[in-house]
Amino acid sequence: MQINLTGLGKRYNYEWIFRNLTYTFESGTSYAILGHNGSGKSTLLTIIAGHNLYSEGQLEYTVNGKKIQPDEAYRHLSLTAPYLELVEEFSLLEMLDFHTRFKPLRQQLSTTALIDRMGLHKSKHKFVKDFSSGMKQRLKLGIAIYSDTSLLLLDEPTTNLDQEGVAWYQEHVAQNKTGRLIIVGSNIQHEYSFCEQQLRISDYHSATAKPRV
Ligand SMILES: Nc1ncnc2c1ncn2[C@@H]1O[C@H](COP(=O)(O)OP(=O)(O)OP(=O)(O)O)[C@@H](O)[C@H]1O
Repeated sequence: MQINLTGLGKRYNYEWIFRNLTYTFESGTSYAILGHNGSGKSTLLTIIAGHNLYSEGQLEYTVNGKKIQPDEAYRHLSLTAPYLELVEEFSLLEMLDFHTRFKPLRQQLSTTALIDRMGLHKSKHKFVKDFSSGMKQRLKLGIAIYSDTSLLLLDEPTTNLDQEGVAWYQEHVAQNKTGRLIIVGSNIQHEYSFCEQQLRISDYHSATAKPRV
């Protein structure tokens, strides 16, 4: 998977969030999108995920050397973010059975094996609505990290996690990063310490962004 951004810009109403963003993301590398609150990290991640529209420029996805249509990109990616909801009416097992009908798990992992890896075996039949916020976050991360996707997008991945949960996140993302493209939106060091590359979104705020030639 390769993602090419060329002169990308996003505007909400009259406010430019970023402009003139030209950047290449490549498989086998992990990237951190850094910036203060409200700087545009989630906006960029949701644009890359195809959940949000950009206002100018180009965004291209290449898979195994072939360009793919933007509306095909969702097949190749998993995203976790605080604003994404789980299906609260499902039990944990039902939630995973539902998800894996659309996206299988990596390494042909079974749903039961994933539940064990998430450390949630005691809650197999518990409804998601009755999960604590930390359990919900672990579930969101488990689904994203263990989906068989080449692009993993993690927005504020350790929201609601305690110290043990943070260690769990670091261990499982490290075990599942080889060959993948990972992009983390964050301003917390322990969330992106494994990333080899950093992109500061504030470098592309319209007041500071260089005009295109
Ligand atoms: N749907 C929207 N309509 C209008 N403005 C929006 C919308 N979504 C985000 N914004 C604005 O875009 C800017 C960037 O927001 P974004 O959520 O991308 O920042 P962020 O860097 O992820 O912030 P945080 O660290 O607080 O999560 C903010 O000024 C925000 O108010």
